[in-house]
Amino acid sequence: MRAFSAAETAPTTYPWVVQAEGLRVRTGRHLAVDGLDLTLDRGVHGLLGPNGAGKTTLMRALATVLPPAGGTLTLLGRDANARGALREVRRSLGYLPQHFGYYPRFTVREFVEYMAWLKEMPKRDVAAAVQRAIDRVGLTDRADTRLKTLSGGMLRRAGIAQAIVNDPQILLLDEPTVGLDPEQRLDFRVLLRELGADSCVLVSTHLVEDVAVACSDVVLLDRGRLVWQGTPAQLADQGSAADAGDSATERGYAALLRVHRGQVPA
Ligand SMILES: Nc1ncnc2c1ncn2[C@@H]1O[C@H](COP(=O)(O)OP(=O)(O)OP(=O)(O)O)[C@@H](O)[C@H]1O
Repeated sequence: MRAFSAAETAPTTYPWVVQAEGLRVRTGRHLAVDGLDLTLDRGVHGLLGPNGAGKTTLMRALATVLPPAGGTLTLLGRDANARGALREVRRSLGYLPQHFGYYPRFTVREFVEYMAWLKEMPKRDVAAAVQRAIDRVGLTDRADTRLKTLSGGMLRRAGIAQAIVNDPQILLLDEPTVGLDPEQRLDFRVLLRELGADSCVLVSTHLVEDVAVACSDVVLLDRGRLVWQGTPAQLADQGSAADAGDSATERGYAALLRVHRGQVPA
């Protein structure tokens, strides 16, 4: 059994793992997240929204890559804007960016190990944690293969491995299933459920069906704002036969956006 860190065994003293109030985040001059109120606890949260809704920008803010331009953002009970909190919060974060840079000459193991060092994992834990992360994403037989020779889907899995290597309390996955084959997507859903038992996992995707199957909670964004939050079953109840979509969940998604856009000027 792995050793638990002090942070993991300490009593939780904050009400939410992630809490945003009136959060505003800029990308360039554009206010891509504009007055967002959101609370997330442990579990798997699917982040849905049309192109340009602000999903990636929100992920980047939660990963402490982009500072808030206004409002408050509390991560693990700490103000994400406070200098002293950043280092501690980052040790408990895992992040797979939408477009992630990698080092083509590194092997999968070297890459995940390198990210474990950056996350300041205790030296004695690194080797075992790296192997476990690689095993969990199904890259065991590719552990010593150079990244530049991997397929797009395998590279994405290496990216997921580096995100989970430190058993993060907040795991942010921006379109993790892009490039995964159908079998890998099924395995990934199982992994997501496992991860969500202990951590707060936020997964951005355009695949509404993935959210319906793998997530305990759905967060719908549009134009930088929270449109709706609820369970996949509640999402499925939102639509009607008149809405676009091949499944009840897709029709629910379409209905919520239609209503929201009817209420808010473009
Ligand atoms: N570097 C930038 N400079 C200016 N505007 C930007 C920049 N990056 C993103 N935007 C704008 O911010 C808004 C939100 O973009 P973001 O990438 O967060 O959306 P998204 O929901 O992740 O979209 P997608 O589903 O297409 O990935 C969009 O209107 C986009 O055009």
